[in-house]
Amino acid sequence: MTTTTVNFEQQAAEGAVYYLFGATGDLAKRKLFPALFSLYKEGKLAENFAVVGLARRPRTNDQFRSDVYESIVEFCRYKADDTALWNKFAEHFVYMPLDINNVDGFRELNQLSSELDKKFDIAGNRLFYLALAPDLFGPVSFNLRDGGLLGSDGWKRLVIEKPFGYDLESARKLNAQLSQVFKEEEIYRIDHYLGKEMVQNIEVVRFANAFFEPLWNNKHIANVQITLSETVGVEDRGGYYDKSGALRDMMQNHMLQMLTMIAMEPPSRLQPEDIRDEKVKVLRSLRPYRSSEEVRASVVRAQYSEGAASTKSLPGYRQEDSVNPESVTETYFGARVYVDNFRWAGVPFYIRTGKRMPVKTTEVVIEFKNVPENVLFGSREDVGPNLLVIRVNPMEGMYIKFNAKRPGSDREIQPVAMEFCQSCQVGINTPEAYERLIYDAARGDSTRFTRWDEVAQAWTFVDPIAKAWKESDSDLAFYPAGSWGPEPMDRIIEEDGFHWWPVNGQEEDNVVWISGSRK
Ligand SMILES: NC(=O)C1=CN([C@@H]2O[C@H](COP(=O)(O)OP(=O)(O)OC[C@H]3O[C@@H](n4cnc5c(N)ncnc54)[C@H](OP(=O)(O)O)[C@@H]3O)[C@@H](O)[C@H]2O)C=CC1
Ligand SMILES: O=C1O[C@H](COP(=O)(O)O)[C@@H](O)[C@H](O)[C@H]1O
Repeated sequence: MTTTTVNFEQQAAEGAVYYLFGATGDLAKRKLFPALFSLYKEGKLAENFAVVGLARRPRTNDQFRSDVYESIVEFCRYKADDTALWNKFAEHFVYMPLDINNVDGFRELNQLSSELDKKFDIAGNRLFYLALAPDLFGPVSFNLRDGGLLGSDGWKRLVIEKPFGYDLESARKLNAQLSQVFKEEEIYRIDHYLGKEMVQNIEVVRFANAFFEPLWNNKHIANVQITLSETVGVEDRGGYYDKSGALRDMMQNHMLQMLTMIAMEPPSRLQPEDIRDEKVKVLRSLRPYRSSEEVRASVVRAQYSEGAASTKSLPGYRQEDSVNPESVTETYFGARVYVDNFRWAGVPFYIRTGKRMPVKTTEVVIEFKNVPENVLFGSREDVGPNLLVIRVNPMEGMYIKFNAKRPGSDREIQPVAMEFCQSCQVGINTPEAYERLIYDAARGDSTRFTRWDEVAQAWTFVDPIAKAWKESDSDLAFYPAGSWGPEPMDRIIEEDGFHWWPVNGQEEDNVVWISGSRK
């Protein structure tokens, strides 16, 4: 594998043509246009770039620019005095109707690209962003090659959205198709959780703090809890989601990627390949579920039924648009996972993700073991474990929970939480994950993208779960929309003598918070 050394000091990305396949879609509207505008505003795109919007729908350049404008006004930090900037930005945008299956259209696109290179003084650098259904990734790659788009002088990069396959076999096929056209180091597989500020912060918290680094192992950590709860249902993505479910939509990628960031060994250098080497070792160390019984003992799947949030009643999953009324697709996934290596042997990682839960939050809780042989306080019930809680989304920050003496009491103990609230200081979602990832791809920094062996290894872990589920759906549980998910997952964690720590907005009453910037 080629090793790329990245110059992290570089500010503006090198000039390039950005090809946005799927330019009329939801992701482009909600994430990609706003991210590009923010990058431009921050001076990270320089002036020599062009964006070509591509999809089948007919659109003039002006119509397309007006779509982009609406999107950034709705989803970006757009201010009235951004107007002059917008006008300059918009000049870089063009639209070309193109059906992915039409190779002649790609030849025309190549012609347009040469014109854009000349107009904006671009040295042939090309970034192809595929915001498309995954079955189109292969055909686009072939047509990019056959249409002549890979023949220019500069670099070529392919950025692809998830999901990368449906299982290991289909992922392998897809990878084989892409590999016929692009080298591994030219392929940027997006997992937008890796673009989130607090996920990136995990390595800093771990490796830059004498507080934590020596404690980060099975001698001191009792368990790790990762929660990714969403209040939304499947919205208008029922067609996709019903075939995917929480296992493939969230667990195979975002959840496992977060787990690798928590569990990986320190890389020898902070360079893309070194970090990814360590992450893949964690994935290889995951203890596989070897039978359906093992899956059932440690994995829970569930689907939301009718329920309510505040006073609003909510439909069950089977009543959602484009969902099979007898669907057995899981909208909740929970599991107890072990990383069988020297650092983590015996430490359970509890993972849960679900749609239509009471709050939108992503949090990682590291629960430490109690002080060993604590003869003075060990037997007292009011001594709780220390926690490090990393808030990933939508609130960003972290806190530590520890024990202190209640002021004025004899030796009464109270839990205290000391918090660093990043979003209180710099605003929520700053910078947005997609902004960071597009910028990284444009600079050639692949650290926050998933390498093929990571994807393959993640499927290797996930496939036996899907296989066990296929045998029978008798273990599918149900939870009312707006609730915290099914009871069996609580049972698994209680079996080990632990419980879920409250997440976002649901802290225990008796905790004293120390935070200048909170509430
Ligand atoms: N939306 C989201 O929040 C997220 C999406 N993703 C991933 O991003 C990708 C895109 O998702 P999303 O934007 O939601 O999907 P949409 O269905 O909203 O958009 C799909 C886009 O593909 C275009 N398209 C479809 N068929 C063709 C074709 N034959 N030729 C050319 N263009 C075509 C459509 O345009 P037209 O009909 O005009 O051709 C449209 O612009 C998917 O892989 C998804 O899994 C990942 C994470 C989150
Ligand atoms: O990739 C996906 O992620 C979103 C959740 O992302 P977040 O950044 O809002 O936490 C999820 O809703 C979607 O189903 C999934 O495809």
